[in-house]
This record gives sequence, structure tokens and C-alpha cells, in this order.
Amino acid sequence: MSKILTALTIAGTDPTGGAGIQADLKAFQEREVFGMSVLTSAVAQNTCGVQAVEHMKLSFIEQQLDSVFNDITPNAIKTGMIATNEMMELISKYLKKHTAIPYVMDPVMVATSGDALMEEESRKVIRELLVPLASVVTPNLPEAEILFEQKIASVADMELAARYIVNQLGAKAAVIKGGHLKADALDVLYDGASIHHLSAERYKTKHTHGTGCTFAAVVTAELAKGVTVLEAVKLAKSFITDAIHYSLNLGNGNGPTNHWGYRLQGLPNQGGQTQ
Ligand SMILES: Nc1ncnc2c1ncn2[C@@H]1O[C@H](COP(=O)(O)OP(=O)(O)OP(=O)(O)O)[C@@H](O)[C@H]1O
Ligand SMILES: Cc1ncc(CO)c(N)n1
Repeated sequence: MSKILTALTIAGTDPTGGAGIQADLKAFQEREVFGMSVLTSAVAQNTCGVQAVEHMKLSFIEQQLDSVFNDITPNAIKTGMIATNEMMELISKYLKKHTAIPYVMDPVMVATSGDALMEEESRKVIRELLVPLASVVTPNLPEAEILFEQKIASVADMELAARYIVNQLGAKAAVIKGGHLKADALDVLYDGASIHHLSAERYKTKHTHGTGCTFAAVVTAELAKGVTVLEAVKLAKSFITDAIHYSLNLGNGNGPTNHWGYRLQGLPNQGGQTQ
């Protein structure tokens, strides 16, 4: 029998299931990697926005990490919402003990709705503590501008930002997601050796809640299988494109993507809401 692969997400929740831990676990499952999760913050949110946030006590986050690592060592780790400096310090200490495990760092700062998911003063700390440990960092454009400390106004700037995150901040790779661009959905990857452009048709849809979480979770699941960052990111790009294309039209705001959209590839878009 082949070995069962596992992935761990360390992140916040979305009770409506489109983003955060829930999205990560669905994506892991779709990629046939056994999903595990450590909760950092419980977030009362839905497709319309964030209503309230409760942070877990640091000691309880540590206990959850111990529960996982004392029993099942994950083949890959992803972090999503880490709201405070203290959480970042704790998690970075933990990751430093496990540097052989591929680590995908999604620098979650703001929800699709515009609500803040990280304290303002932690934006510097995440650069210093977590970025250097990452196998790949997956910022969207606003997050990349914060890490790069410069405006990103062109594809050339995206390339510079990706190189900066690797060469200056110490990550092994960085993919700047272009979901917030006007033209095609172009993502720019620097894997430490070369720049790669991953482009897909931009769907005209408001249902993009949790796209970033889902994308990074697929990268994590693929890295658990031992593929290269380039292969993992290509697969994630294809997965998220289908998840957006076969969207579900759930909720009253920015709805979730379809985590099983990838399985519908080539089929007509039955309930899809892309116009
Ligand atoms: N309308 C769209 N059509 C096609 N691809 C898209 C669209 N919007 C986003 N994407 C793709 O989805 C992935 C996630 O990108 P995005 O920049 O939206 O992440 P994000 O802002 O972190 O997501 P979120 O905060 O909603 O979880 C990228 O591969 C991006 O190119
Ligand atoms: C918990 C959580 N993580 C990440 C995002 C970004 O999509 C979100 N909305 N909620």
C-alpha cells in the first residue's frame, strides 16, 4: 500500500466554509492528502464580511501543535491567518524545529471583503519571522506591496517583488497572485532559479471568497507529495481556475469557489455563475 500523505494547516476559520481552515481541508481532501488543522482564531464571517474574531490563547495554539506533532508528522505545512506578533513568534519557533517539512506561507492580511485579519504592526513581524522559513510565499497584490514595501504597478514590478521576497527576505520561492489585476489572471512565480508566468482567463465573477486560501492549500498538498514548487503552483493554478469557473452562487456577498470544480473540467458549467 502506498504511504498516506498528510498536510497541516495553521489558520483561522470561516463558518460558511469558503475560506480559512475549512477551504484548506477541502482542498487537501480533493488532492487526496489527509488534512489536519490547528486553529489560531475563530472568525465569525460569511460571504458578506467579518462579523467578529476570537483569538485562541497562545498556550492553546501550542497545545494543538503538540497534539498534532506528537502523533502525526505532516508531510507539508501551510499557515494562513496569524493575527498577532505573539502567535507569529510561537509558530515560527515551532516551524524552526521542523525545517525539513515544506512550508507554504500565505500572508493573510485582509479578507476579500476588505476586513483586516492581521494586526497592522504584525506586517513587519511576518516578514522577519515567517517569510524566511517558507518554501513558498503566496501574497496577493496588496500583500505583496506590503512585503515589498513598494507599489506594484506592472508585471515587471510583480517579478521584482517575487525576486525581492526570495533574495532579500529569505523565502525559497514566492508567487505573486494577480487576482486583483484588471487583465488576465496572471500569477508570477520566482522559484529561486527562474521567473515563471502562470496565466489564466479572468472570469467575470464576484464569487472569489477564499481563492487565496484554496490556491495555497493545493500548493501545500502537492508539496506534501514531493513535487517541485513549479509543479505544485501550476497544479494549484489549474485547480483554482476551475474552482472559480464552476462557482456555486452561494451566499449574499462574495461567494465561495467550488472545491470540486477541478473534477468537472471540460463539462458544461451547469450551476456556474460566471458571466
Ligand atoms: N476572476 C478570476 N478569474 C480567474 N482567476 C482568478 C480570478 N480571481 C482570482 N483568480 C486567481 O485565483 C488565485 C488567487 O488569487 P487572489 O489574488 O484572488 O488571492 P487572494 O486575494 O489572496 O484571495 P482571497 O483573499 O479571496 O482568499 C490566483 O491564481 C488568481 O490569479
Ligand atoms: C480565516 C480566514 N483566512 C483567510 C481569509 C482570506 O480569504 C479569510 N477570509 N478568512
